[in-house]
Amino acid sequence: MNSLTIRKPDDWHLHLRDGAMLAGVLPYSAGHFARAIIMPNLVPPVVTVADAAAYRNRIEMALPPGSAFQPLMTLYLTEATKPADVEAGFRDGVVTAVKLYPAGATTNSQSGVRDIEKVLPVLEKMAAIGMPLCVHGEVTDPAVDIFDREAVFIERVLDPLLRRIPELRVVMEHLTTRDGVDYATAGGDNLAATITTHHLIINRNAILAGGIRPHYYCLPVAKREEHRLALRKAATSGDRRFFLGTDSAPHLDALKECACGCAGIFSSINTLSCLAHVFEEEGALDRLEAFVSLNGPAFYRLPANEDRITLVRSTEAIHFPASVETGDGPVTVFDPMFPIHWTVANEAN
Ligand SMILES: NC(=O)N[C@@H](CC(=O)O)C(=O)O
Ligand SMILES: [Zn+2]
Ligand SMILES: [Zn+2]
Repeated sequence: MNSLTIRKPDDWHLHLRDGAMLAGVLPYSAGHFARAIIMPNLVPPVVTVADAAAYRNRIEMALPPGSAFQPLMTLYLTEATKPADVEAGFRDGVVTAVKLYPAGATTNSQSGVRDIEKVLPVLEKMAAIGMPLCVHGEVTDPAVDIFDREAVFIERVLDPLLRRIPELRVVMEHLTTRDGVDYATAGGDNLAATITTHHLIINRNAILAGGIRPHYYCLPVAKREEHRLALRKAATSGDRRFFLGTDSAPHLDALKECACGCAGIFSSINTLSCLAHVFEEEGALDRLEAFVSLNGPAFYRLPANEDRITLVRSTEAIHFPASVETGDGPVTVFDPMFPIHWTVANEAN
């Protein structure tokens, strides 16, 4: 197959940041995706509905002229979040979901949740109104090995939570393990999971074999090959519980290439090209549309996009820049370490 036309994709997990970085990276998402769930881990975080409305406005102002890209906003859950604010934001269509960061688990998560008991009233309200909770599923217990933090989170936090509030609608964000795939697969209709492009492509060797490669470091950290294979199987299965969340998370190169580099991989520019490669490799190009364009809207109870995009396979490898310039400095682009032959033909803004 040399060309594939599908409904326009959405990105169900995206970091756009703010200011010059926002202006620098937004056009890449707006060109390929109709909508995206916008992560709220700014400094300071997006905690109130008023913060989310103001941030949405800044994103809309930074869009290329004529772009129809729609940012779907999230609230950063803290122990001070008020159920009534969350409910009002959801009912008014300002916020689509709430994001749970265990405090200390990832970039800008210091204001996140330490004690899940303290946020139960918010989660109960969300269950009652059908509002999704997006979860960064890693424990922060320093005694737990970083490669085990997702599996332990499921056992210690997520499973007890879902037993307590069975109606809560949960998206397990950026799955990285077979354990996560198994848990999502065994769950009910209220449980779904996003998978990133890079976790379908790299395993942990990419970060550490032959030297430390900070541009492959993200959280949750990539795991062993068996986990990557489980993620590939889930993503290419067509199973409606799994959908794309790129977790494209730009950081300035200077902040990644240092003694204590930040976690995050910037992939919005070549994500669809990389995914077409992965799905082709798995003999599953006919299921790419389910993963990038259908399963996400179905879970979020939104219509699938009516616009279409066409992906084209060329014989020559396509050149992507090694990094993109932002007003704040360069940001390295995810390198899948294979030649890319697929591109989006009808790039829109
Ligand atoms: N994925 C990452 O490695 N980093 C994300 C945070 C997150 O999604 O956990 C970021 O904001 O940089
Ligand atoms: Zn995360
Ligand atoms: Zn993220």
